[in-house]
Amino acid sequence: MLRIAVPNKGSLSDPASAMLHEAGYRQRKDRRELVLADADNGVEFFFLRPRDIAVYVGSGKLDIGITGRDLLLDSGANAEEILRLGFAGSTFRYATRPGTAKDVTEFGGMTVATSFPGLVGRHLADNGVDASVVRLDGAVETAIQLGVAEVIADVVETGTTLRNAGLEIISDPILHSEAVVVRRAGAAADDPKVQQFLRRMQGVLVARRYVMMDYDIRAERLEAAVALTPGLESPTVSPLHDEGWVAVRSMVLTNEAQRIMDDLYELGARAILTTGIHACRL
Ligand SMILES: Nc1ncnc2c1ncn2[C@@H]1O[C@H](COP(=O)(O)OP(=O)(O)OP(=O)(O)O)[C@@H](O)[C@H]1O
Ligand SMILES: O=P(O)(O)OC[C@H]1O[C@H](OP(=O)(O)OP(=O)(O)O)[C@H](O)[C@@H]1O
Ligand SMILES: [Mg+2]
Repeated sequence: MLRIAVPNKGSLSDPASAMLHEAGYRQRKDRRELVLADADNGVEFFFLRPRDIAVYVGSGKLDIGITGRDLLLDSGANAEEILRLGFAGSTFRYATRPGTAKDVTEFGGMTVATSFPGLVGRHLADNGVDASVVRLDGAVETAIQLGVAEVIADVVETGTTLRNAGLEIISDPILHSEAVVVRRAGAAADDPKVQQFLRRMQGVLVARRYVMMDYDIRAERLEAAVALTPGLESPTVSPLHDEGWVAVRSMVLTNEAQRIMDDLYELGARAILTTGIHACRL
């Protein structure tokens, strides 16, 4: 059985379970379940705190896990990222009250509050800054108001939380984070069970990003049409009963589909259809 760590709470939990479900795995019905065996698919899920996942995987007790890149790097665990999952995207940034500092290099002697002390300590050291780091569990924005710190370092998605706290972002992002699949650093890359899991997850990513497009076009316009819909490998072209016309089938990016349909129509294509992809293996 492949042993997989899945976030049990927070921003990563629901999208991770949704993605696993789309990939054909059983998911828990009750949020209090801690372990779930999916014998049909040869996997066992362990629902753990997101922060702990890299630690379990890094120690080799679990084979792979889903966590945030920021949590992975903060943990210092002996684990590495093997697949980006495209959800829970955020940046990790410093913020202060306006006028406190313009750049990380001006933080010397100040206190930085964060839930990610590993990440922040390393970043300050890399920049040669001698600042104290105080670890808080969450709601770190309030640390400045209460005088616990002059600077915070935290996850920023829309920036609303910082704006509401009257804080401004300082310096470039420390990190761009998203949900990732991790495994023990240096683990065998060719484990067939891991490979199969990754193919399933990649299948979900492709199914989410692409639609299938079908259309009919006069044969003499085929090359121009195919230039608009090159597909991932090469489009399928089939003859139609009506000589002089062909049918084309190709994958296109979902967020480009409407523009491509307009361009194909202008080119003379008709019966242009898009259909969702439910699952795929490339
Ligand atoms: N608002 C957000 N938008 C996108 N990703 C986020 C957001 N907040 C946290 N994350 C990501 O979620 C992961 C942290 O998960 P964790 O469950 O520890 O915190 P959380 O989602 O803030 O939940 P909570 O604070 O309620 O426990 C990190 O990878 C972080 O980048
Ligand atoms: O840029 P935004 O869109 O405002 O999102 C970022 C905020 O979301 C998370 O907080 P959460 O609500 O999880 O509270 P926490 O601080 O207790 O973790 C994160 O810690 C930031 O504070
Ligand atoms: Mg949070």
